[in-house]
Amino acid sequence: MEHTYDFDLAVIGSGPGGQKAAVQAAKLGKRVCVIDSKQMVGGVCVNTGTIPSKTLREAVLYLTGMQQRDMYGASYRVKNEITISDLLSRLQHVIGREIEVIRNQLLRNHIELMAGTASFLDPHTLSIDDESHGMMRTLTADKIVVATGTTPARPPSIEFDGVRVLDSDQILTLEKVPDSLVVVGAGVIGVEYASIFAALGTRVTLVEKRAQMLDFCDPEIVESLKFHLRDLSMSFRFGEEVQSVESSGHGTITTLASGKRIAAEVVMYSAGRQGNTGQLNLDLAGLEADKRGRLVVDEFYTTAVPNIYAVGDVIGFPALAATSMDQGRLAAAYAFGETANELHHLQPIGIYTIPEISYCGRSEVELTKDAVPFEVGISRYRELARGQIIGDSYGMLKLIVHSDTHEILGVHVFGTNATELVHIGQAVMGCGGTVDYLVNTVFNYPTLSEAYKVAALDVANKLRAVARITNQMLTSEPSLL
Ligand SMILES: Cc1cc2nc3c(=O)[nH]c(=O)nc-3n(C[C@H](O)[C@H](O)[C@H](O)COP(=O)(O)OP(=O)(O)OC[C@H]3O[C@@H](n4cnc5c(N)ncnc54)[C@H](O)[C@@H]3O)c2cc1C
Ligand SMILES: NC(=O)c1ccc[n+]([C@@H]2O[C@H](COP(=O)([O-])OP(=O)(O)OC[C@H]3O[C@@H](n4cnc5c(N)ncnc54)[C@H](O)[C@@H]3O)[C@@H](O)[C@H]2O)c1
Repeated sequence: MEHTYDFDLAVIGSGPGGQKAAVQAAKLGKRVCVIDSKQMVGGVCVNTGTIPSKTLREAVLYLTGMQQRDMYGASYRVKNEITISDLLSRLQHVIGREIEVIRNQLLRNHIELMAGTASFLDPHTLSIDDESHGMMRTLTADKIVVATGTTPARPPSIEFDGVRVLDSDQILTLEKVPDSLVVVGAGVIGVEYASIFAALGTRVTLVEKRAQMLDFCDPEIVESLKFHLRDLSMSFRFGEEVQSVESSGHGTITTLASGKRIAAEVVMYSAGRQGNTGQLNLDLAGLEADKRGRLVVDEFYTTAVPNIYAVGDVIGFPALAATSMDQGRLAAAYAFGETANELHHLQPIGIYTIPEISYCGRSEVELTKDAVPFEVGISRYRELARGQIIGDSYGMLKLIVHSDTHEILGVHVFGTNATELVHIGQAVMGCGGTVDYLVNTVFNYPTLSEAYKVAALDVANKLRAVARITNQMLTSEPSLL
Protein backbone atom coordinates (compact mmCIF):
# COMPACT_ATOMS: atom_id res chain seq x y z
CA MET A 1 0.00 0.00 0.00
CA GLU A 2 1.30 3.48 -0.88
CA HIS A 3 2.07 5.74 2.03
CA THR A 4 0.61 9.19 1.99
CA TYR A 5 2.76 11.69 3.76
CA ASP A 6 2.00 15.26 4.81
CA PHE A 7 4.91 16.44 2.64
CA ASP A 8 7.02 15.02 -0.16
CA LEU A 9 10.05 16.71 1.44
CA ALA A 10 10.71 18.08 4.91
CA VAL A 11 13.89 20.12 5.30
CA ILE A 12 15.39 20.64 8.77
CA GLY A 13 17.31 23.94 8.81
CA SER A 14 16.82 27.08 6.71
CA GLY A 15 20.49 27.86 5.99
CA PRO A 16 21.87 27.85 2.43
CA GLY A 17 21.73 24.03 2.13
CA GLY A 18 18.17 23.76 3.40
CA GLN A 19 16.87 26.65 1.29
CA LYS A 20 18.22 25.32 -1.98
CA ALA A 21 17.04 21.77 -1.25
CA ALA A 22 13.54 23.12 -0.61
CA VAL A 23 13.41 25.34 -3.71
CA GLN A 24 14.76 22.56 -5.97
CA ALA A 25 12.08 20.14 -4.71
CA ALA A 26 9.38 22.79 -5.12
CA LYS A 27 10.53 23.40 -8.71
CA LEU A 28 9.96 19.68 -9.30
CA GLY A 29 6.37 20.14 -8.17
CA LYS A 30 6.81 18.62 -4.71
CA ARG A 31 5.05 19.63 -1.48
CA VAL A 32 7.79 20.99 0.74
CA CYS A 33 8.26 22.37 4.26
CA VAL A 34 11.28 23.93 5.97
CA ILE A 35 11.63 23.89 9.75
CA ASP A 36 13.80 26.30 11.74
CA SER A 37 13.51 28.38 14.87
CA LYS A 38 11.84 31.74 14.30
CA GLN A 39 14.95 33.80 15.04
CA MET A 40 17.23 31.72 12.76
CA VAL A 41 15.52 32.02 9.36
CA GLY A 42 18.43 32.01 6.88
CA GLY A 43 20.58 29.90 9.18
CA VAL A 44 24.02 30.56 10.59
CA CYS A 45 24.84 32.02 7.20
CA VAL A 46 22.46 34.99 7.54
CA ASN A 47 22.20 35.40 11.31
CA THR A 48 25.55 34.68 12.93
CA GLY A 49 28.12 33.67 10.29
CA THR A 50 28.82 34.64 6.71
CA ILE A 51 26.55 37.63 6.19
CA PRO A 52 27.16 39.38 9.55
CA SER A 53 30.94 38.92 9.35
CA LYS A 54 31.12 40.15 5.76
CA THR A 55 28.85 43.10 6.50
CA LEU A 56 30.91 44.02 9.55
CA ARG A 57 34.03 43.90 7.39
CA GLU A 58 32.45 46.20 4.80
CA ALA A 59 31.35 48.65 7.51
CA VAL A 60 34.86 48.67 8.99
CA LEU A 61 36.50 49.20 5.59
CA TYR A 62 34.19 52.13 4.89
CA LEU A 63 34.20 53.85 8.30
CA THR A 64 37.94 53.51 8.94
CA GLY A 65 38.67 54.79 5.42
CA MET A 66 41.59 52.34 5.34
CA GLN A 67 41.40 51.70 1.62
CA GLN A 68 41.79 55.41 0.90
CA ARG A 69 44.87 55.98 3.07
CA ASP A 70 47.31 55.37 0.24
CA MET A 71 45.78 58.46 -1.37
CA TYR A 72 44.90 60.73 1.52
CA GLY A 73 47.44 59.82 4.20
CA ALA A 74 47.66 57.57 7.26
CA SER A 75 45.33 59.72 9.38
CA TYR A 76 42.42 59.60 6.90
CA ARG A 77 39.16 58.43 8.55
CA VAL A 78 35.50 58.65 7.51
CA LYS A 79 34.55 58.66 11.20
CA ASN A 80 36.92 59.25 14.10
CA GLU A 81 35.18 57.36 16.92
CA ILE A 82 33.59 54.24 15.46
CA THR A 83 31.02 52.86 17.88
CA ILE A 84 29.46 49.43 17.99
CA SER A 85 26.11 50.96 16.98
CA ASP A 86 27.70 52.38 13.79
CA LEU A 87 28.64 48.82 12.94
CA LEU A 88 25.49 47.08 14.11
CA SER A 89 23.09 49.35 12.27
CA ARG A 90 24.53 48.20 8.94
CA LEU A 91 24.44 44.61 10.14
CA GLN A 92 20.78 44.76 11.16
CA HIS A 93 19.84 46.40 7.86
CA VAL A 94 21.52 43.71 5.74
CA ILE A 95 20.37 40.77 7.87
CA GLY A 96 16.78 42.07 7.85
CA ARG A 97 16.78 42.40 4.07
CA GLU A 98 18.32 38.96 3.56
CA ILE A 99 15.70 37.31 5.77
CA GLU A 100 12.96 39.06 3.78
CA VAL A 101 14.43 37.80 0.50
CA ILE A 102 14.56 34.22 1.82
CA ARG A 103 11.01 34.31 3.22
CA ASN A 104 9.75 35.69 -0.07
CA GLN A 105 11.57 33.05 -2.13
CA LEU A 106 10.12 30.24 -0.01
CA LEU A 107 6.64 31.77 -0.13
CA ARG A 108 6.55 32.23 -3.89
CA ASN A 109 7.63 28.62 -4.32
CA HIS A 110 4.76 27.51 -2.03
CA ILE A 111 7.15 26.15 0.59
CA GLU A 112 5.77 26.10 4.11
CA LEU A 113 8.14 27.66 6.65
CA MET A 114 7.49 26.21 10.12
CA ALA A 115 8.83 27.71 13.34
CA GLY A 116 10.37 25.26 15.77
CA THR A 117 13.01 22.66 16.51
CA ALA A 118 12.65 19.34 14.71
CA SER A 119 13.51 15.89 16.01
CA PHE A 120 12.92 12.41 14.59
CA LEU A 121 10.18 10.08 15.84
CA ASP A 122 10.95 7.59 13.07
CA PRO A 123 12.61 7.86 9.59
CA HIS A 124 9.51 9.52 8.11
CA THR A 125 8.07 11.37 11.13
CA LEU A 126 9.26 14.57 12.77
CA SER A 127 8.18 16.22 15.97
CA ILE A 128 8.28 20.03 15.84
CA ASP A 129 8.70 21.89 19.10
CA ASP A 130 7.69 25.52 18.66
CA GLU A 131 8.85 26.98 21.95
CA SER A 132 7.92 30.54 21.01
CA HIS A 133 4.24 29.53 20.82
CA GLY A 134 4.40 26.65 23.32
CA MET A 135 3.20 24.23 20.63
CA MET A 136 4.18 20.72 19.57
CA ARG A 137 3.16 19.07 16.31
CA THR A 138 4.16 16.09 14.25
CA LEU A 139 4.46 15.77 10.50
CA THR A 140 5.35 13.03 8.08
CA ALA A 141 7.44 13.30 4.94
CA ASP A 142 8.50 10.92 2.20
CA LYS A 143 12.04 12.36 2.12
CA ILE A 144 13.88 14.38 4.75
CA VAL A 145 16.93 16.62 4.28
CA VAL A 146 18.98 17.38 7.39
CA ALA A 147 20.64 20.78 6.94
CA THR A 148 21.15 21.70 10.58
CA GLY A 149 24.64 23.20 10.28
CA THR A 150 27.02 23.73 13.17
CA THR A 151 27.55 25.75 16.35
CA PRO A 152 30.86 26.98 17.78
CA ALA A 153 32.75 24.29 19.70
CA ARG A 154 33.27 25.37 23.32
CA PRO A 155 36.06 23.75 25.34
CA PRO A 156 34.43 22.57 28.61
CA SER A 157 37.20 24.10 30.75
CA ILE A 158 36.44 27.63 29.52
CA GLU A 159 33.65 29.67 31.06
CA PHE A 160 31.85 31.61 28.34
CA ASP A 161 30.07 34.56 29.94
CA GLY A 162 28.97 36.21 26.70
CA VAL A 163 30.51 39.53 27.77
CA ARG A 164 34.27 39.08 28.18
CA VAL A 165 34.73 35.49 27.04
CA LEU A 166 32.84 34.86 23.83
CA ASP A 167 32.49 32.42 20.98
CA SER A 168 32.36 33.68 17.40
CA ASP A 169 28.52 33.84 17.42
CA GLN A 170 28.55 36.06 20.51
CA ILE A 171 31.05 38.52 19.05
CA LEU A 172 28.07 40.15 17.35
CA THR A 173 26.61 41.05 20.75
CA LEU A 174 29.61 43.13 21.92
CA GLU A 175 28.54 46.36 23.58
CA LYS A 176 31.66 48.31 22.65
CA VAL A 177 34.64 47.97 20.36
CA PRO A 178 37.27 46.39 22.65
CA ASP A 179 40.67 48.06 23.07
CA SER A 180 42.31 44.66 23.18
CA LEU A 181 41.25 41.19 22.07
CA VAL A 182 42.66 37.67 22.24
CA VAL A 183 41.45 35.45 19.40
CA VAL A 184 41.89 31.72 20.07
CA GLY A 185 42.17 29.66 16.88
CA ALA A 186 43.57 30.93 13.60
CA GLY A 187 41.15 29.12 11.30
CA VAL A 188 39.25 31.16 8.72
CA ILE A 189 36.80 32.57 11.30
CA GLY A 190 39.56 33.56 13.72
CA VAL A 191 41.76 35.26 11.14
CA GLU A 192 38.82 37.09 9.51
CA TYR A 193 37.56 38.54 12.80
CA ALA A 194 41.11 39.22 14.04
CA SER A 195 41.81 41.32 10.93
CA ILE A 196 38.47 43.16 11.18
CA PHE A 197 39.12 44.19 14.81
CA ALA A 198 42.77 45.06 14.10
CA ALA A 199 41.54 47.36 11.32
CA LEU A 200 39.23 49.01 13.87
CA GLY A 201 42.25 49.78 16.06
CA THR A 202 41.83 46.95 18.59
CA ARG A 203 45.16 45.43 19.78
CA VAL A 204 44.70 41.79 18.73
CA THR A 205 46.68 38.73 19.81
CA LEU A 206 46.01 35.62 17.74
CA VAL A 207 46.76 32.31 19.48
CA GLU A 208 47.00 29.12 17.40
CA LYS A 209 48.20 25.69 18.45
CA ARG A 210 49.50 24.82 14.98
CA ALA A 211 52.82 26.25 13.78
CA GLN A 212 51.16 28.31 11.03
CA MET A 213 47.82 29.76 9.97
CA LEU A 214 45.83 29.11 6.77
CA ASP A 215 48.35 26.46 5.71
CA PHE A 216 46.13 25.42 2.78
CA CYS A 217 46.78 28.83 1.11
CA ASP A 218 49.78 29.97 -0.93
CA PRO A 219 52.60 30.55 1.62
CA GLU A 220 53.75 33.79 -0.10
CA ILE A 221 50.23 35.21 0.23
CA VAL A 222 49.89 34.15 3.87
CA GLU A 223 53.26 35.85 4.49
CA SER A 224 51.94 39.07 2.87
CA LEU A 225 48.78 38.88 4.99
CA LYS A 226 50.84 38.44 8.16
CA PHE A 227 52.96 41.45 7.21
CA HIS A 228 49.79 43.56 6.85
CA LEU A 229 48.31 42.31 10.10
CA ARG A 230 51.55 42.99 12.01
CA ASP A 231 51.41 46.47 10.53
CA LEU A 232 47.98 46.80 12.23
CA SER A 233 49.72 45.94 15.54
CA MET A 234 48.51 42.33 15.64
CA SER A 235 50.64 39.82 17.58
CA PHE A 236 50.83 36.15 16.66
CA ARG A 237 51.35 33.29 19.07
CA PHE A 238 51.75 30.20 16.89
CA GLY A 239 52.50 26.75 18.31
CA GLU A 240 50.83 27.83 21.56
CA GLU A 241 47.83 26.34 23.30
CA VAL A 242 45.45 28.07 25.68
CA GLN A 243 45.49 26.54 29.13
CA SER A 244 42.96 28.75 30.89
CA VAL A 245 41.05 32.00 30.61
CA GLU A 246 40.23 34.02 33.73
CA SER A 247 37.80 36.87 33.58
CA SER A 248 36.59 39.60 35.93
CA GLY A 249 35.05 43.03 35.69
CA HIS A 250 38.56 44.40 35.00
CA GLY A 251 39.35 42.24 32.00
CA THR A 252 40.69 38.83 31.08
CA ILE A 253 43.93 36.90 31.48
CA THR A 254 44.63 34.14 28.97
CA THR A 255 47.28 31.71 30.19
CA LEU A 256 49.10 29.65 27.57
CA ALA A 257 50.59 26.20 28.12
CA SER A 258 54.04 27.83 27.72
CA GLY A 259 53.33 29.95 30.82
CA LYS A 260 52.73 33.25 28.96
CA ARG A 261 49.88 35.37 30.28
CA ILE A 262 48.02 37.75 27.96
CA ALA A 263 45.83 40.54 29.29
CA ALA A 264 42.89 41.68 27.14
CA GLU A 265 39.51 43.30 27.44
CA VAL A 266 37.82 40.43 25.59
CA VAL A 267 38.66 36.86 24.49
CA MET A 268 37.00 35.31 21.43
CA TYR A 269 37.11 31.57 20.78
CA SER A 270 37.06 30.40 17.16
CA ALA A 271 38.51 26.95 17.65
CA GLY A 272 36.32 24.84 15.39
CA ARG A 273 32.61 24.02 15.15
CA GLN A 274 30.37 21.12 16.15
CA GLY A 275 27.56 19.56 14.02
CA ASN A 276 24.01 20.40 15.21
CA THR A 277 22.66 16.88 15.63
CA GLY A 278 22.26 16.70 19.41
CA GLN A 279 18.56 17.61 19.38
CA LEU A 280 17.56 15.45 16.42
CA ASN A 281 16.99 12.11 18.23
CA LEU A 282 18.97 10.49 15.45
CA ASP A 283 18.67 7.01 16.99
CA LEU A 284 14.89 7.04 16.38
CA ALA A 285 15.64 7.45 12.68
CA GLY A 286 18.34 4.77 12.75
CA LEU A 287 21.18 7.27 12.37
CA GLU A 288 24.33 8.07 14.33
CA ALA A 289 26.58 11.13 14.27
CA ASP A 290 30.37 11.10 14.67
CA LYS A 291 32.03 12.59 17.75
CA ARG A 292 31.97 16.08 16.18
CA GLY A 293 28.21 15.77 15.62
CA ARG A 294 28.54 15.23 11.86
CA LEU A 295 26.64 12.86 9.57
CA VAL A 296 28.23 10.66 6.93
CA VAL A 297 26.70 10.70 3.42
CA ASP A 298 27.43 9.05 0.08
CA GLU A 299 27.97 10.85 -3.24
CA PHE A 300 24.20 11.43 -3.50
CA TYR A 301 24.09 13.05 -0.02
CA THR A 302 22.16 10.01 1.26
CA THR A 303 22.74 9.00 4.87
CA ALA A 304 22.71 5.38 6.12
CA VAL A 305 18.88 5.61 6.01
CA PRO A 306 17.80 5.77 2.33
CA ASN A 307 15.03 8.40 2.61
CA ILE A 308 17.16 10.77 4.75
CA TYR A 309 19.67 13.11 3.14
CA ALA A 310 22.17 15.49 4.77
CA VAL A 311 23.86 18.59 3.31
CA GLY A 312 25.87 21.63 4.35
CA ASP A 313 28.09 22.05 7.39
CA VAL A 314 26.54 19.08 9.19
CA ILE A 315 28.35 16.76 6.73
CA GLY A 316 31.71 18.51 7.28
CA PHE A 317 34.33 19.66 4.76
CA PRO A 318 34.35 22.10 3.04
CA ALA A 319 31.64 23.65 5.26
CA LEU A 320 31.03 26.73 3.14
CA ALA A 321 27.82 28.55 2.30
CA ALA A 322 28.90 28.33 -1.33
CA THR A 323 29.05 24.52 -1.39
CA SER A 324 26.14 23.97 1.02
CA MET A 325 23.74 25.61 -1.48
CA ASP A 326 24.71 23.26 -4.28
CA GLN A 327 24.70 20.22 -2.02
CA GLY A 328 21.10 21.10 -1.07
CA ARG A 329 20.06 21.54 -4.69
CA LEU A 330 21.66 18.23 -5.70
CA ALA A 331 20.26 16.26 -2.73
CA ALA A 332 16.70 17.30 -3.65
CA ALA A 333 17.30 16.47 -7.31
CA TYR A 334 18.68 13.02 -6.43
CA ALA A 335 15.87 12.42 -3.89
CA PHE A 336 13.22 12.82 -6.60
CA GLY A 337 15.07 11.02 -9.39
CA GLU A 338 16.03 14.14 -11.34
CA THR A 339 19.28 13.79 -13.26
CA ALA A 340 21.92 16.21 -12.02
CA ASN A 341 25.65 16.54 -12.51
CA GLU A 342 27.83 16.28 -9.46
CA LEU A 343 29.69 19.43 -8.39
CA HIS A 344 32.71 20.44 -10.48
CA HIS A 345 35.93 19.53 -8.69
CA LEU A 346 37.29 23.08 -9.10
CA GLN A 347 35.96 25.12 -6.21
CA PRO A 348 37.18 28.55 -5.16
CA ILE A 349 38.16 29.48 -1.62
CA GLY A 350 37.56 33.07 -0.50
CA ILE A 351 38.93 34.37 2.78
CA TYR A 352 37.57 37.78 3.76
CA THR A 353 40.48 39.00 5.80
CA ILE A 354 41.65 42.58 5.42
CA PRO A 355 43.16 42.36 2.78
CA GLU A 356 41.27 39.46 1.24
CA ILE A 357 42.63 36.21 -0.20
CA SER A 358 41.17 33.91 -2.82
CA TYR A 359 42.37 30.96 -4.82
CA CYS A 360 41.26 28.17 -7.09
CA GLY A 361 43.13 25.08 -8.25
CA ARG A 362 46.49 23.87 -7.06
CA SER A 363 49.35 25.52 -5.18
CA GLU A 364 53.08 25.59 -5.91
CA VAL A 365 53.70 23.45 -2.82
CA GLU A 366 51.32 20.67 -3.94
CA LEU A 367 52.60 20.68 -7.52
CA THR A 368 56.23 20.55 -6.42
CA LYS A 369 55.43 17.59 -4.16
CA ASP A 370 53.81 15.79 -7.12
CA ALA A 371 56.74 16.70 -9.43
CA VAL A 372 54.49 18.53 -11.91
CA PRO A 373 56.58 21.01 -13.96
CA PHE A 374 55.10 24.51 -13.76
CA GLU A 375 55.88 28.17 -14.39
CA VAL A 376 54.56 31.08 -12.34
CA GLY A 377 53.42 34.48 -13.59
CA ILE A 378 52.84 37.37 -11.22
CA SER A 379 51.03 40.65 -11.63
CA ARG A 380 51.22 43.31 -8.93
CA TYR A 381 48.31 45.72 -8.52
CA ARG A 382 50.70 48.66 -8.15
CA GLU A 383 51.72 48.13 -11.78
CA LEU A 384 48.13 48.19 -12.98
CA ALA A 385 46.49 51.51 -13.70
CA ARG A 386 43.38 50.39 -11.75
CA GLY A 387 45.59 49.48 -8.79
CA GLN A 388 46.94 53.06 -8.77
CA ILE A 389 43.47 54.57 -9.14
CA ILE A 390 42.05 52.65 -6.17
CA GLY A 391 45.21 53.02 -4.08
CA ASP A 392 45.97 49.31 -3.63
CA SER A 393 49.76 49.03 -3.77
CA TYR A 394 50.12 45.55 -2.24
CA GLY A 395 47.64 43.37 -4.19
CA MET A 396 48.91 40.62 -6.45
CA LEU A 397 47.70 37.83 -8.72
CA LYS A 398 49.67 34.67 -9.30
CA LEU A 399 49.03 32.23 -12.16
CA ILE A 400 50.46 28.73 -12.07
CA VAL A 401 50.80 27.13 -15.50
CA HIS A 402 51.91 23.66 -16.65
CA SER A 403 55.29 24.14 -18.38
CA ASP A 404 54.54 21.67 -21.19
CA THR A 405 50.77 21.81 -21.79
CA HIS A 406 50.30 25.51 -20.80
CA GLU A 407 47.21 24.43 -18.87
CA ILE A 408 46.35 26.77 -16.00
CA LEU A 409 46.77 24.78 -12.79
CA GLY A 410 46.03 27.41 -10.18
CA VAL A 411 45.26 31.06 -9.55
CA HIS A 412 46.00 32.79 -6.25
CA VAL A 413 44.92 36.37 -5.57
CA PHE A 414 45.64 38.75 -2.67
CA GLY A 415 44.16 42.23 -2.32
CA THR A 416 41.12 44.25 -3.38
CA ASN A 417 38.38 42.16 -5.04
CA ALA A 418 40.42 38.94 -4.81
CA THR A 419 37.27 36.91 -4.09
CA GLU A 420 35.63 38.24 -7.28
CA LEU A 421 38.70 38.13 -9.54
CA VAL A 422 39.39 34.47 -8.84
CA HIS A 423 36.35 33.45 -10.89
CA ILE A 424 37.98 34.47 -14.19
CA GLY A 425 40.76 31.96 -13.57
CA GLN A 426 38.25 29.40 -12.34
CA ALA A 427 36.19 29.76 -15.53
CA VAL A 428 39.19 29.42 -17.84
CA MET A 429 40.47 26.41 -15.88
CA GLY A 430 37.01 24.83 -15.74
CA CYS A 431 36.72 25.06 -19.54
CA GLY A 432 40.17 23.50 -19.98
CA GLY A 433 41.72 26.77 -21.21
CA THR A 434 45.44 27.44 -21.38
CA VAL A 435 47.53 30.49 -20.56
CA ASP A 436 47.59 31.22 -24.31
CA TYR A 437 43.91 32.17 -24.09
CA LEU A 438 44.76 34.86 -21.54
CA VAL A 439 47.73 36.09 -23.59
CA ASN A 440 45.49 36.48 -26.65
CA THR A 441 42.54 38.05 -24.82
CA VAL A 442 41.80 41.77 -24.51
CA PHE A 443 40.63 42.93 -21.06
CA ASN A 444 38.88 46.18 -20.23
CA TYR A 445 41.32 48.91 -19.22
CA PRO A 446 41.86 50.12 -16.54
CA THR A 447 40.67 47.11 -14.51
CA LEU A 448 42.07 44.70 -11.92
CA SER A 449 41.14 41.87 -14.31
CA GLU A 450 44.01 43.07 -16.46
CA ALA A 451 46.18 41.32 -13.84
CA TYR A 452 45.38 38.07 -15.69
CA LYS A 453 46.87 39.43 -18.90
CA VAL A 454 50.00 40.72 -17.15
CA ALA A 455 50.53 37.47 -15.24
CA ALA A 456 49.90 35.42 -18.40
CA LEU A 457 52.48 37.43 -20.33
CA ASP A 458 54.93 36.93 -17.44
CA VAL A 459 54.44 33.16 -17.74
CA ALA A 460 54.76 33.28 -21.54
CA ASN A 461 58.02 35.25 -21.29
CA LYS A 462 59.51 32.77 -18.82
CA LEU A 463 58.45 29.77 -20.91
CA ARG A 464 59.90 31.42 -24.04
CA ALA A 465 63.23 32.07 -22.26
CA VAL A 466 63.50 28.39 -21.31
CA ALA A 467 62.57 27.29 -24.85
CA ARG A 468 65.07 29.71 -26.47
CA ILE A 469 68.05 28.60 -24.40
CA THR A 470 67.08 24.94 -24.74
CA ASN A 471 66.93 25.37 -28.53
CA GLN A 472 70.27 27.14 -28.59
CA MET A 473 71.80 24.30 -26.58
CA LEU A 474 70.38 21.73 -28.97
CA THR A 475 71.42 23.49 -32.17
CA SER A 476 74.85 24.87 -31.17
CA GLU A 477 78.08 23.08 -32.20
CA PRO A 478 79.17 20.47 -29.66
CA SER A 479 81.94 21.78 -27.43
CA LEU A 480 85.47 20.58 -28.24
CA LEU A 481 86.24 20.18 -24.58
C1 LIG B 1 31.72 33.62 11.25
C2 LIG B 1 31.50 32.79 10.00
C3 LIG B 1 31.85 33.29 8.78
C4 LIG B 1 31.63 32.54 7.62
N1 LIG B 1 32.00 33.07 6.41
C5 LIG B 1 31.78 32.36 5.27
C6 LIG B 1 32.09 32.91 4.00
O1 LIG B 1 32.59 34.04 3.90
N2 LIG B 1 31.83 32.19 2.88
C7 LIG B 1 31.26 30.94 2.96
O2 LIG B 1 31.03 30.33 1.89
N3 LIG B 1 30.96 30.38 4.15
C8 LIG B 1 31.21 31.07 5.30
N4 LIG B 1 30.88 30.53 6.52
C9 LIG B 1 30.29 29.19 6.54
C10 LIG B 1 28.79 29.24 6.22
O3 LIG B 1 28.11 30.13 7.08
C11 LIG B 1 28.21 27.86 6.36
O4 LIG B 1 28.95 26.99 5.51
C12 LIG B 1 26.75 27.77 5.97
O5 LIG B 1 25.97 28.66 6.72
C13 LIG B 1 26.24 26.34 6.18
O6 LIG B 1 24.94 26.24 5.71
P1 LIG B 1 23.96 25.09 6.18
O7 LIG B 1 22.96 24.95 5.12
O8 LIG B 1 24.73 23.89 6.59
O9 LIG B 1 23.17 25.67 7.44
P2 LIG B 1 23.46 26.78 8.53
O10 LIG B 1 23.62 28.11 7.90
O11 LIG B 1 24.51 26.30 9.44
O12 LIG B 1 22.05 26.79 9.28
C14 LIG B 1 21.57 25.65 9.92
C15 LIG B 1 20.19 25.97 10.46
O13 LIG B 1 19.62 24.78 10.99
C16 LIG B 1 18.84 25.13 12.11
N5 LIG B 1 18.66 23.94 12.95
C17 LIG B 1 19.60 23.24 13.62
N6 LIG B 1 19.04 22.22 14.27
C18 LIG B 1 17.72 22.28 14.02
C19 LIG B 1 16.61 21.50 14.41
N7 LIG B 1 16.75 20.43 15.18
N8 LIG B 1 15.38 21.86 13.97
C20 LIG B 1 15.21 22.94 13.18
N9 LIG B 1 16.22 23.70 12.76
C21 LIG B 1 17.46 23.38 13.18
C22 LIG B 1 19.64 26.22 12.79
O14 LIG B 1 18.78 27.02 13.61
C23 LIG B 1 20.18 26.99 11.60
O15 LIG B 1 19.34 28.06 11.27
C24 LIG B 1 31.07 31.26 7.70
C25 LIG B 1 30.69 30.75 8.95
C26 LIG B 1 30.91 31.49 10.09
C27 LIG B 1 30.49 30.94 11.41
N1 LIG C 1 35.55 32.86 4.13
C1 LIG C 1 35.12 31.64 4.37
O1 LIG C 1 34.94 30.85 3.48
C2 LIG C 1 34.85 31.19 5.78
C3 LIG C 1 34.87 32.12 6.79
C4 LIG C 1 34.67 31.69 8.09
C5 LIG C 1 34.40 30.36 8.33
N2 LIG C 1 34.36 29.47 7.35
C6 LIG C 1 34.15 28.05 7.65
O2 LIG C 1 33.76 27.82 8.99
C7 LIG C 1 34.36 26.64 9.49
C8 LIG C 1 34.84 26.79 10.93
O3 LIG C 1 35.94 27.70 11.03
P1 LIG C 1 36.86 27.82 12.34
O4 LIG C 1 37.86 28.86 12.02
O5 LIG C 1 36.07 27.96 13.58
O6 LIG C 1 37.42 26.38 12.55
P2 LIG C 1 38.77 25.63 12.13
O7 LIG C 1 38.60 24.27 12.66
O8 LIG C 1 39.07 25.85 10.72
O9 LIG C 1 39.91 26.40 12.93
C9 LIG C 1 40.09 26.28 14.27
C10 LIG C 1 41.55 26.61 14.58
O10 LIG C 1 41.67 26.74 15.96
C11 LIG C 1 42.85 26.10 16.39
N3 LIG C 1 42.67 25.74 17.81
C12 LIG C 1 41.78 24.85 18.30
N4 LIG C 1 41.90 24.80 19.68
C13 LIG C 1 42.86 25.70 20.04
C14 LIG C 1 43.41 26.12 21.31
N5 LIG C 1 42.97 25.61 22.48
N6 LIG C 1 44.40 27.04 21.35
C15 LIG C 1 44.82 27.55 20.18
N7 LIG C 1 44.34 27.22 18.93
C16 LIG C 1 43.36 26.29 18.86
C17 LIG C 1 42.99 24.92 15.46
O11 LIG C 1 44.33 24.47 15.38
C18 LIG C 1 42.50 25.52 14.13
O12 LIG C 1 43.53 26.09 13.39
C19 LIG C 1 35.50 26.27 8.56
O13 LIG C 1 35.21 25.02 8.00
C20 LIG C 1 35.49 27.33 7.50
O14 LIG C 1 35.60 26.78 6.21
C21 LIG C 1 34.59 29.86 6.07
